[in-house]
Amino acid sequence: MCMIVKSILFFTSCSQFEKRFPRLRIVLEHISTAFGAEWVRRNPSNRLAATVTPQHLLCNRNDLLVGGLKPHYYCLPILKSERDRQAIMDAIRNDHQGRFFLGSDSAPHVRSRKESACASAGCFTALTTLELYAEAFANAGILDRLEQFASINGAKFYGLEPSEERVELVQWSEPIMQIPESVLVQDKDASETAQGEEADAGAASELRPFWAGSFLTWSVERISSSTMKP
Ligand SMILES: O=C1C[C@@H](C(=O)O)NC(=O)N1
Repeated sequence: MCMIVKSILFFTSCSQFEKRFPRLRIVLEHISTAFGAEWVRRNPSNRLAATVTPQHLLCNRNDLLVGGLKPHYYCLPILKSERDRQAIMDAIRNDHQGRFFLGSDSAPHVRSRKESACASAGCFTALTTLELYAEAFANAGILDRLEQFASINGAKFYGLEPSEERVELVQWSEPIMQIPESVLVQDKDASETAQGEEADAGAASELRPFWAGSFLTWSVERISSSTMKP
């Protein structure tokens, strides 16, 4: 079945689950469509929520497809139209019930598996997750929504207290950081197949971060516990 049709039909199953398990909390991980955003927004129950990744807030399918196929923009659910991206942004803008929250889905597939005849799905966003969300929220003029989205809504939905830790995000007038073209990591699979010296040292593989080469105007400046004196 076509994967796009399948992702729409999924909502029928979701309805059935909701009816069958009336106390079950359901999170739609990484929504990518206007339909998904609307589904969550209009749901009469407060047991349904959704997470959104930075790539689905920053990009649309043109980033993946125009001018050549770019495997580092390939993730699942696949990036959708600009209309979908904007509808998700609007849902977050108007989210007064705390139904949308952060879910980065950072997927550290090594470069050789991304730049391949059968590329692995996923974007490696973990190096700059908060900065990416800050760029997306600032571009959309909804920075006032970022704290709820990143730190409050998810905890509340799961019946937890928000974290005691604080992060301070700073916006600079000039770009403050360029996302590196690649980083080296220990690759367990490569280590297992490597021989001799390379195996002893643990084989290193390259990861290409999402948005590599782009400049960020946001930085995480401080991480502290609220009980610590500034
Ligand atoms: O849901 C997922 C899983 C992830 C991964 O590879 O870990 N990659 C994706 O693109 N989506």
